[in-house]
Amino acid sequence: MIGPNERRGKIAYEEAANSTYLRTLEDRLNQPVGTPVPRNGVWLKGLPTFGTQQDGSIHPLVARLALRAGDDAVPRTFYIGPRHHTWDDKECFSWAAPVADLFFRPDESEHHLIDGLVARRTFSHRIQRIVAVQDETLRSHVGRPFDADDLVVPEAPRAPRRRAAIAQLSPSTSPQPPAKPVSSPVPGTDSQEIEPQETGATHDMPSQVVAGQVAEMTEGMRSPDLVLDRLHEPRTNRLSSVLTTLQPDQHGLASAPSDAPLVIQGHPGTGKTIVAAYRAAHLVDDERAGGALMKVLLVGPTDEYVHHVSGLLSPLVEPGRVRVVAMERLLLEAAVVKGTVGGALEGVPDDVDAAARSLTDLAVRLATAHRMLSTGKAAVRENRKTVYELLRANGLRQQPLSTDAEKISWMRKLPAYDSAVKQRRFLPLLAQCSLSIRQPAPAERFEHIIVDEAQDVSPVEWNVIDHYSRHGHWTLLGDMNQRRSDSSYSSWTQIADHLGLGEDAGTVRETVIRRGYRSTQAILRLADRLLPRELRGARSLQVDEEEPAFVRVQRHAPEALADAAVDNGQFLLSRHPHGTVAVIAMNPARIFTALHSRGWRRGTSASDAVSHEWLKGEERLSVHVPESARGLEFDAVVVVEPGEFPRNLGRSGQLYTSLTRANRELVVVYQGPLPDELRRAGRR
Ligand SMILES: Nc1ncnc2c1ncn2[C@@H]1O[C@H](COP(=O)(O)OP(=O)(O)OP(=O)(O)O)[C@@H](O)[C@H]1O
Repeated sequence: MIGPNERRGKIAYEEAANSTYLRTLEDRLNQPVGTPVPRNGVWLKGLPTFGTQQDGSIHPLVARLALRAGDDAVPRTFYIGPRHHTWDDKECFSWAAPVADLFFRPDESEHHLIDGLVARRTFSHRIQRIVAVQDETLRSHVGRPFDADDLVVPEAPRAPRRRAAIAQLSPSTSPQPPAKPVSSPVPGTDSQEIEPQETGATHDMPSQVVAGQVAEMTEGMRSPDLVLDRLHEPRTNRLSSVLTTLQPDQHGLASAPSDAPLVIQGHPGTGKTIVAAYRAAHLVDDERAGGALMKVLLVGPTDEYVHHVSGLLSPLVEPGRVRVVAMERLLLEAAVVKGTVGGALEGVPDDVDAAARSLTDLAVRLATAHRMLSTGKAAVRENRKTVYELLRANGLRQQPLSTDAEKISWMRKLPAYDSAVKQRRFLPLLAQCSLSIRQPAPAERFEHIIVDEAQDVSPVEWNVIDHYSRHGHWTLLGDMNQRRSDSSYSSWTQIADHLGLGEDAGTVRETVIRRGYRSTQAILRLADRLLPRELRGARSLQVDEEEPAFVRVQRHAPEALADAAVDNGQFLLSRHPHGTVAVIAMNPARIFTALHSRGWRRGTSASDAVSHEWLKGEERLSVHVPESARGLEFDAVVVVEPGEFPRNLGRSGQLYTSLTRANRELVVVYQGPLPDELRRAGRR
């Protein structure tokens, strides 16, 4: 056991090293490109990076490893961090360098130094500062491996115990009074009867079952207690780094070779976005085995998602190396359409969709042969219209694009250009028309493309993204159970076949990740009811659970439902004052009215997208439709009127996604009938 003084000494030493690392690295990165970087004392292979100006702050040091090399009596130590750097007599290697496997995946590492690994020290951070260290001795050794360097801190002010420090950072995890969702009295009206109110009730699971599940879930994990601490911290609207607690399987997926297709399926909250973001960062890291890629594209579902992952990427990646873009923005750019396009992406799967690319290519060839296309920038819109209308008309009378009845019928059903250009549903096809006219130049393409929430990408959209691929190297991540509409493929095999992944059709196997990080087991158990029996079984690390609450609004006035939703949102905010709370509803307009009438105002968004945040004094509440909540997470969520959420192919993908956005607490507010699958839970 080490005393508080000794612990503070270790932290002080490591924080001093960290602050010098950050300062000297930043100085180095700010030097003009090409300035030689001196290296000294190199005893492990690592390549210096010639950086440019960093976008945002640099990631702090992640860990320190102690190695006994040869006959050395005293272990030598080095750091793992965002980039290679040497300062004073110290050296840090990139988290993506092969030697970092000693920290992230010691059990699988084939690194020649693995046998000398004596101990590892993992850091916890508060923004860029190291605030705690956790030491693990991996091999017995004379003396303590890091001791020689630890500072002695003589002064002993009252030392907060580690748990207490975490509770301070995370008020929502400190003991709370028993909670009840609020009964939502509507000002000036009768108060409503609410039933039942069960937040605070814990599921009666035998302790051996819980212990068994925890053991199963934590098998093969590194520092599971640190991970749980992190999961209990309040969420923000950006993902924060989990590099210190990145798990062996996650690191393995992030660092898999670039040229083999990777398809990852996982229940909600199993860390797919974490893997997607770290994979992007890993692929462009100059120290990775096999060399860095110059440019990687990460496609996500929404602008909010782009913001969400940027918190994780910007401290690790040089500007310009990873482009994160929302699907719709990519389509708008490709189509050369300004602003946004309204409407939902409804529609039914159509076998012809995947053939849209070859049909538009044919239309462009026809238009070119007949000199129907103009040159110059100003002609972009006209040319797109010409190609689209040729498609709609199945080419020219004497030269049809196709004689296939299915394709002809598909083309005939297309609306006139002026109508199509206003509908989100036809945006992918317009993008395809523009791309058939002008292919992206090699410099506009990416060496590897990662698509997150891939279950929601339609066949025409896959074709559009494919235009940006340089080598046909892909990583696809998603959850087929969260499909939001019928317009996308319903299996990974179909997507892999479409993109031509693997040597033969059906040869690409998906990797299934099963360890749930977000959403307590109680929330997952509720959401599981929406899945067919054979697909159930989502498991969470968070078993310290409270059952989701069901609040039935008995007054029939539509505003009563909205009032109850806002009241419960505010109630959850009071329980998570430093965290995030969202209301997710199919019809948010009535929620907006309720918020307005209580003095909330809409926030402004950094991008030109609509802001989903509402503000009142210091308080913030997000209001989403299921579509915009995709890929996001909050400490607590109110789901409004589940019976209104659409079903697709007999599934409740949008409701399933919405219920699983909550990390810690979920309240379901309803007035109309509940979907059959939730009825029993609502009666509890
Ligand atoms: N190794 C880890 N250490 C700490 N937290 C982690 C780790 N891996 C994932 N998490 C946390 O788990 C949460 C869920 O992760 P993520 O968003 O990547 O899941 P997902 O599978 O993409 O979810 P969904 O499909 O529901 O959008 C995030 O808060 C993330 O920070």
